[in-house]
Amino acid sequence: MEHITKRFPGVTASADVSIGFARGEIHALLGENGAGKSTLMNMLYGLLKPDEGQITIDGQPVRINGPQDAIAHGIGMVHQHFMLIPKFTVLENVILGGKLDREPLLDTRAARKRILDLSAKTGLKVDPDARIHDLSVGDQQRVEIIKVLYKGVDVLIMDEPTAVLTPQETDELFQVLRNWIKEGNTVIFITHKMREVLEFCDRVSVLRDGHFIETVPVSQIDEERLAHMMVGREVELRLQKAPPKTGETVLEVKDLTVQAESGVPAVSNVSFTVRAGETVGIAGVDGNGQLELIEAIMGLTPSASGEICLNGKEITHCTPKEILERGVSNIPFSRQTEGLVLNFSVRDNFILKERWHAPYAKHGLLQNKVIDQTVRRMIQEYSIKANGPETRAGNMSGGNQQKIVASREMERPHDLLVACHPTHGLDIGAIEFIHRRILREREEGKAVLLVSTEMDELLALSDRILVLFKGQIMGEAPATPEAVQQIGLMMLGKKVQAGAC
Ligand SMILES: Nc1ncnc2c1ncn2[C@@H]1O[C@H](COP(=O)(O)OP(=O)(O)OP(=O)(O)O)[C@@H](O)[C@H]1O
Repeated sequence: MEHITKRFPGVTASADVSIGFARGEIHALLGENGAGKSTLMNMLYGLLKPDEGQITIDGQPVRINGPQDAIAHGIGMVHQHFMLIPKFTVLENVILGGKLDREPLLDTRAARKRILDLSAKTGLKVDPDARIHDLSVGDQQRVEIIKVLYKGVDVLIMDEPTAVLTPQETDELFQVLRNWIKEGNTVIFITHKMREVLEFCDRVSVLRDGHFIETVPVSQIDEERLAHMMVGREVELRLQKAPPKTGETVLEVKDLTVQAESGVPAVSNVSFTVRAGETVGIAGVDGNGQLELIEAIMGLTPSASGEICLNGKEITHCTPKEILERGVSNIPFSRQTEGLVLNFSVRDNFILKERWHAPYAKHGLLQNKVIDQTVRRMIQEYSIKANGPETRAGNMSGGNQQKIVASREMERPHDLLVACHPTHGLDIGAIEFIHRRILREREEGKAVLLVSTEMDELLALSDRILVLFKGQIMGEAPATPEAVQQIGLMMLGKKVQAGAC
């Protein structure tokens, strides 16, 4: 990609970027939220057109006017947010939009065979007949990759593919990718996770504010230097956690059971408490009841049985609105479907939950001045890359969308913060910031329930960690590095003796 420039109204997302990718490498693309990584890759995949610059493949200039052109040139992309149709089967999703072997006939037998062959060859296990909505996030990820490889590409762009994967799934994915590049293929890998860059990638390129900073071999770099290249300043990678000053119980969950659609309990007899001034972490492989547990706490599962109390008062059958008003803030699992209204502006998303309450409204009238002042302050305080309060949330980068949700939830009045994957998709500077804020919540006497698949995050922020497996709490461990192995065992469903951690 040579001298690539792309402007959006009010922002230059790519500013004269020149960057090259080689055969047989995993090339990491790193940069802060809004640095222009997705924009650059969307141009390579034909979803966006550069205003200036050219793309060459093996020295030949090419025109990429759309994804079909990109695929014809052997370039495929797996997006940050899944693009599968939930009601369709794996096979239907894989062949959707692709070329058929026996046009105009739909030869599903040949397609199934090709999928199974690809699956065997790459090690990406998929069941062609499974429906997407029945699959775990990790399985869906595999389908996304198979769908792209099915098109016969030799360059695979992956936009933060591991953001929703467990450490084991991530390791498996990289094994597959390292095998795949041995045949001269290329992986371009957008990530915020240093470990993945340093352990699995060959070279890394850094973008900052739309500008190309540098490409370096991974063997010549360490975490501190990478962080500095990305953010342009020193980043404190490990934060100090003050000893907890716990107070009264804020959240009490007693014998909570939630039935899944299949009739099998998704959450089974779960009991725990979170006190003021403490952070309780919930560890577990995604899909082990975390979503159902949080939905029940937030009032989204009226059929849940058991008891949930907030500040000593029962909220089990309260509506989500009542629960929010009683002082619960929630950073939900999905910023795009649960956290934001993408068609709304940053401003409207900020006041989404408090729209008709003070200080944003008085006598039924919106206080535009107060709203604008608050939103501008939040944009500045959280370094949200937006042109202003009127920017459409859907036009913002994934990390900046996450910052809107996180800042709104921490800013609104609350006693309990339920934070689910709070740093999902955030760059290291922003992770540092959100982590500081969550630690501050705890220091200010708020109760925090933190659901995360990131062990480092759980250790950095929690006082104690509960492990969920198949909807049950397998045990509790202190948030110390020594307990990690025990936590890992419990994540795999092994009960650990009380006190063993
Ligand atoms: N369709 C669009 N319209 C207007 N601005 C856009 C659009 N797409 C991206 N931008 C802006 O371009 C800049 C670069 O965004 P991009 O999504 O490429 O960043 P990124 O490095 O991928 O960030 P993240 O790590 O948060 O995903 C941001 O300021 C973003 O708000």
